[in-house]
Amino acid sequence: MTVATKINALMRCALDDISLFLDLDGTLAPFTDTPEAVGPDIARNALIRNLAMRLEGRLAVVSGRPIADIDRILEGVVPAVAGSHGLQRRDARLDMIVAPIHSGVAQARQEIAAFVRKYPELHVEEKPLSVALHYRAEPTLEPVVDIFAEDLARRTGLKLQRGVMVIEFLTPGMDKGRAVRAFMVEPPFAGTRPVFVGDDLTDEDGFRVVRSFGGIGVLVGGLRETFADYRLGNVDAVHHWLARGLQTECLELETAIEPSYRRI
Ligand SMILES: O=P(O)(O)OC[C@H]1O[C@H](O[C@H]2O[C@H](CO)[C@@H](O)[C@H](O)[C@H]2O)[C@H](O)[C@@H](O)[C@@H]1O
Repeated sequence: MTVATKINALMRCALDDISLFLDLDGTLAPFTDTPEAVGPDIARNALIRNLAMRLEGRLAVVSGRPIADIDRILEGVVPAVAGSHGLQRRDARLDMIVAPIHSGVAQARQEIAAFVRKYPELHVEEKPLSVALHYRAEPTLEPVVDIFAEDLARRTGLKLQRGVMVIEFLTPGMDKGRAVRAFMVEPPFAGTRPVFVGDDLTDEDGFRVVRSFGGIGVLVGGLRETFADYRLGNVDAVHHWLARGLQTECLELETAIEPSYRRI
């Protein structure tokens, strides 16, 4: 890369001008064998707390996990949180906005329980507004899970959300992009430039929406077709980048997504 290209690709965001939206699993926390194995981390949580304070509340965690679980892992250091892919949202004033549960979730819970009796390697994660079926312990089950999931989602009217070695049956109506949009029209986020950092397919909705507010998406992990503009290699790189940003008052990135991978 020539010096000129590098300068063109450089992103610099002064902390005074931005809002930060952070995904949790695969972005702030490395993957573990089961959802329950992810727990609090003193250094990470101190960093997030300090960043949220420096940004005067313009930091939100946007996750597929329920809010109670996000609070468990982050020890409640972030007031503004969207959980369950946006179906639950706690705004910066600590008001809760929760979608009504879809009637199909009860049926999905029952049928998934029966399915898992046939495939005990699968792990069920019960959430207030959805149910997730994890196949990390036996990835070869993906095609079987996929067929079961398509059929169950069609019959129940639930939204299917694919993630990293997981497939989730969700109350329809929300996604991470809509959650970001809801934050961005409220104080203290309104009028700022949003930066969304995430690794998963569900984070693409966030990347798209921050663009519509003049913001920037940062993909974590390997290169893929994406609505993000920049990339960080892994969770450690995210922590390092955020810590440096806090220290220097400026989030800076050089690794722009190659044009052929950028979705418009
Ligand atoms: O939106 P996120 O914060 O990225 O949450 C997405 C899902 O993350 C969790 O599952 C993933 O992480 C687990 C723990 O490392 C891992 O075992 C699993 O294979 C991953 O899919 C969480 O359990 C889900 O509820 C979230 O939707």
